[in-house]
Formats: sequence, C-alpha cells, structure tokens
Amino acid sequence: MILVVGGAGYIGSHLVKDLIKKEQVIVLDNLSSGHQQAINDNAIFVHGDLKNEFEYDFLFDKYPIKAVFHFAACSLVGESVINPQKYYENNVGSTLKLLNLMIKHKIKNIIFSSTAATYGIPNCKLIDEAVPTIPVNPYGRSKLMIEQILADYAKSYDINYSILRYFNAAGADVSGEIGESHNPETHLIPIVLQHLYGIREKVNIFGTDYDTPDGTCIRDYIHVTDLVNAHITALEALLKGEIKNQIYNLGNGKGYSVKEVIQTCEMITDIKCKIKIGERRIGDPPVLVASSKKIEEELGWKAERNLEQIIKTAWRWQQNQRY
Ligand SMILES: NC(=O)c1ccc[n+]([C@@H]2O[C@H](COP(=O)([O-])OP(=O)(O)OC[C@H]3O[C@@H](n4cnc5c(N)ncnc54)[C@H](O)[C@@H]3O)[C@@H](O)[C@H]2O)c1
Ligand SMILES: O=c1ccn([C@@H]2O[C@H](COP(=O)(O)OP(=O)(O)O[C@H]3O[C@H](CO)[C@H](O)[C@H](O)[C@H]3O)[C@@H](O)[C@H]2O)c(=O)[nH]1
Repeated sequence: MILVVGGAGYIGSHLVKDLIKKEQVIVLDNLSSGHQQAINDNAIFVHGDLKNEFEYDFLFDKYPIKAVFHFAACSLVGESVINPQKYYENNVGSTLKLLNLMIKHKIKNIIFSSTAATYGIPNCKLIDEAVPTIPVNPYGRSKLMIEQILADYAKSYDINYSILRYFNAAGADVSGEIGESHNPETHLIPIVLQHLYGIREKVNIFGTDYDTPDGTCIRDYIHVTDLVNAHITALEALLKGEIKNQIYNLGNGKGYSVKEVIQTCEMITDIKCKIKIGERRIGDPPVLVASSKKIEEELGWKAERNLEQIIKTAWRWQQNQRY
C-alpha cells in the first residue's frame, strides 16, 4: 500500500494513474489546488489536510503503508513572496506533521517533490545536484528547508528518502483523460495553449532582454509521464534498499526559450499566437537546464519525451479538458 499525499494534483494524479497498476494506493488531499475527478477510481481517496494529523493518523494503523509520495504543497513563486507565511506553514509546517506520523508508525520510505527553484539563479549551463542551492524566493526556500529536515531526520530516525528536484513539468497523460489544471494557471505551456484554444486573449512574454540567443528565458521542460516513470523507478529502488537518502534532478537536459516554446505550440496547433512583450517577471533565472546524469547512472532513468510530445499531449488535454 502506498500513500500519495497531494495525489489529486497535476503531477500526483498522473503518478496515481500509473502506480495503481502495481500497488494499492491511498490519496490524501485537501483539494486546495487538486481535483477529485483527477484521482483514479481504483485509488482510495481521503479528503484531509496534512496540517491536521487527526485526519490521517488512522491511515497508518488501518493500512500496511510501505512508502509515502509527498506532492502536497503551495507552489506559486509570486504568491510565496507576497504571502510567505502560507508557504512556510503549508509546505514546511505540514510536512513536519507528516514526518512525525511516519516516525511514530515506523514508515521509513518517502519520495519528496522538490524543485529546480532550490538552486536559485545558478551560473552554469547544466545544473547537477552538486550546484549550490541558493533559492531566491520563499517557495524555493520552503522546499530546501524540507530537504534539510529530511537529511537531519534520516541521520537520527529510520527514514529513507528520495528527493526529486523537478525542472519544468509539462504535458499530459497520453489518454487525454487527465492533465494540468491550475487556477490561476501560471505555467507557460498551458497559458499558450489556452490562448490558442481561444480562452485567453494573448500571451505575455516576460522579458526579451535576457542574455540568451533570442533574449527570452530558457527552461528544461519535462513530460509529466517521464516524471511518473522516475517516481516509480525511485520507489522500486527505495523498497529494494538499493538507494538511501538521495537527491536527483529530473529534466530533459535540453533547454528551450519562451519564443521556441510558443513557436512549437503554433506549429503543432497550426494557429498563430498573439504576443505581447512585457517586463521581466521578478525572480526569473535566465537559464535553467538540468543534468539528470546522476539518476541515469544510478537508476537507469532517462527522460524519453521531447517538447513536441509534451505540447501534443497538453494540446489534446486542452481540447478535451474535464476539470
Ligand atoms: N508543476 C511543476 O512544474 C513543478 C516543478 C517543480 C516542483 N513541483 C512540485 O511538485 C509538487 C506537485 O506539483 P503540481 O504542479 O502537481 O501541484 P498541484 O497544485 O497540482 O498539486 C498539489 C496537490 O497537493 C494538494 N495539497 C496542497 N496542500 C495540501 C495540504 N496541506 N494537505 C493536503 N493536500 C494538499 C493540492 O490540493 C493538490 O492536489 C509540488 O510539491 C510542487 O511544488 C512542481
Ligand atoms: O505567461 C507567461 C508565463 C511564463 N513565461 C515565461 O516562461 C518561462 C517558464 O515559466 P513557468 O511559469 O512555466 O515556469 P517557471 O520556470 O517559472 O517555474 C517552474 O520552475 C520553477 C523552478 O525555477 C519552479 O519549480 C516552479 O514550480 C516551476 O513551475 C519563464 O521564463 C517565464 O518568465 C512567460 O513569458 N509568460
């Protein structure tokens, strides 16, 4: 039995859809940004909040839980600057509650969703796990704090963690049944596709004066299905005891500029985008591209889907969106 906290959200719901083929799954989610319709029908759903232990303490007695995936978080960078309290309380505070219960019930395996935002604005072409973590906003700091707490707990208690630092998650399940649905949506690909679908007036490009070939920011977009595969790989390795307390970057190792993403969306949909060039968005690093060599070498995982496949599946979801 596996507990997926935040399993009604974008990435968590994709993991659940796949994991359910191999394991029994319980989803704990407060539906603050997730969707009940996104949860696979075969999973057990518990509507509860991580910060209220009494809403899920019983799960550890009732079910033989082998491992916990922890996706639950607030994750809007801009909001984290305006309201850091929400981020430290929901991301750090609630995670402490979860870890307390894991220790109490002797559940040792946890796979934690971290982020490229822990690196801040690194000055290197490819970011590997040895690059210093100097986050530049409360969101990134809240995730780094949890990473540090996990490292300390693992030294003193029987905790074995995998920290997965995602770069830019994008795309949708190939079935078209589940996909990304955030409100507000802040991510580039769904924003462009919403515009091309006719439900958003235009696309704002946040800055064209970066020191990059076309002046727009470069990111490493990774298909949500590749992310899911990495999670399953990490789970299997944790359960077999093959890895202990590791951090892995998850990306494609290839960067695309904002303009390149927009052009690829135009090419796939065969619709022209209405663009407005705007100011830089505060805190945006010019280039973030992952080296995922460590997980490739240690666990044999590698991203398999490219930007076109990401946008094609996201477009199918946009046209068929159910929640
Ligand atoms: N989407 C990305 O590009 C990206 C990149 C790097 C890291 N991440 C991290 O991956 C994780 C998942 O991201 P996502 O895009 O799927 O986000 P999401 O908002 O779609 O999913 C998060 C889920 O957690 C739930 N949740 C939040 N707080 C909760 C609480 N206190 N108790 C119970 N449930 C709670 C939400 O209702 C939601 O279903 C997050 O931790 C995020 O920080 C995402
Ligand atoms: O309407 C938009 C939206 C985005 N962008 C640009 O597109 C790029 C990608 O932006 P996203 O908001 O899609 O993604 P981020 O790179 O800002 O954020 C992602 O990476 C972060 C790490 O830096 C966090 O992990 C975060 O959770 C994750 O979504 C950025 O240069 C951004 O400025 C635009 O130009 N216009």
